[in-house]
Amino acid sequence: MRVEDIKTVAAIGAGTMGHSIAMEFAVHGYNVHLIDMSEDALSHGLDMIRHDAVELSEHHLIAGQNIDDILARITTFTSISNGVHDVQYVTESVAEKLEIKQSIWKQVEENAPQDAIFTTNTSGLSPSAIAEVLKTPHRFVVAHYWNPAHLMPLVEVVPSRSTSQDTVDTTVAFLRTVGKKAYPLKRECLGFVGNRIQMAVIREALNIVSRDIATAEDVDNIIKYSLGRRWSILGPIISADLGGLDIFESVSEYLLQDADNSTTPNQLLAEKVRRGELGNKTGRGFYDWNGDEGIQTVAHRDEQLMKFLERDVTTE
Ligand SMILES: NC(=O)C1=CN([C@@H]2O[C@H](COP(=O)(O)OP(=O)(O)OC[C@H]3O[C@@H](n4cnc5c(N)ncnc54)[C@H](O)[C@@H]3O)[C@@H](O)[C@H]2O)C=CC1
Ligand SMILES: O=C(O)[C@@H](O)C(=O)[C@H](O)[C@@H](O)CO
Repeated sequence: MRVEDIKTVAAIGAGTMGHSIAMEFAVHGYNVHLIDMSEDALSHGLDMIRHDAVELSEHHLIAGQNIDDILARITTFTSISNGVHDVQYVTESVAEKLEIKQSIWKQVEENAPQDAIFTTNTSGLSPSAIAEVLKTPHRFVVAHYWNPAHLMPLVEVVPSRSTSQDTVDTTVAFLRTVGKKAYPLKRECLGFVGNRIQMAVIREALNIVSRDIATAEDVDNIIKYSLGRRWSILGPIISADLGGLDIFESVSEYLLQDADNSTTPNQLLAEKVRRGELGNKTGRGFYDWNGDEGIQTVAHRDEQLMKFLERDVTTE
């Protein structure tokens, strides 16, 4: 499949990630088949797409585009077979469960064109494990976005043991045509790059809170005004080069012995999940999300992320 031959994209899953990914392709002029299990889920997905498209338009990030024209490029389906039969590229964002993804990809392969590219937005499952059910695994690859997908530029493209180089190259090139910062990994690993690092950071952050060294809010603000600020400009390894590798080695020699090296979820996290305190979506996690605090926090985050996108456009 060549990038120039891609005209219609299927987006399976119209939820948090899927609606956002579908919108991006529609904003860039592609026909999109949005697929989910029910009309209610699709209707909710379209509502989120319209909300996000208006937000992008108000920030001049989709200059000159009519919102209704964007929505008109999206056709909804509750049937995978109908939704994928005439597309050239499939993106999947359903539950992070191996068996569910395998079941869906079997249906996709039975109904999609022989040369369509298959991509999953899994957060960290093995693409080889998902593709075990496929007869044509050479065309299956991870394209892992970051939440919110339409405001976070990065997509990790991760091959399985069977993915062809042509599939990787076309996927990276295609994603870059719609403005994503798409980077291929050399080979698969659980969690890819971003989530391996994110989970290591979360493990240590919760270790610090568990040991009553600092509160969750102070940990968040300390990172926000230090590593978070610097890493939005230069990544961790280049920052080590600038800080001096001798210093990083000296600190590693004593600190790694004290850092958290647990291989199971932090107990604070596990206890909260057990109590149903899942964060903003249940009103309580490490923070209390009363009233419209969650909406205000997400709106502030998205406002700042759009400012980054505006800057990306002007500085590239
Ligand atoms: N939420 C996040 O921050 C991120 C999630 N991801 C990954 O993206 C995937 C989706 O995550 P979310 O969008 O957060 O989940 P979600 O729960 O918001 O959306 C999942 C959607 O898939 C639909 N779905 C489930 N089974 C289906 C089926 N058989 N056919 C059609 N539609 C089906 C559901 O109805 C729902 O609308 C997961 O693999 C997740 O790990 C990746 C990056 C970030
Ligand atoms: O954090 C993100 O945006 C993504 O990279 C994800 O895959 C999921 O949120 C994951 O980190 C949740 O564990």
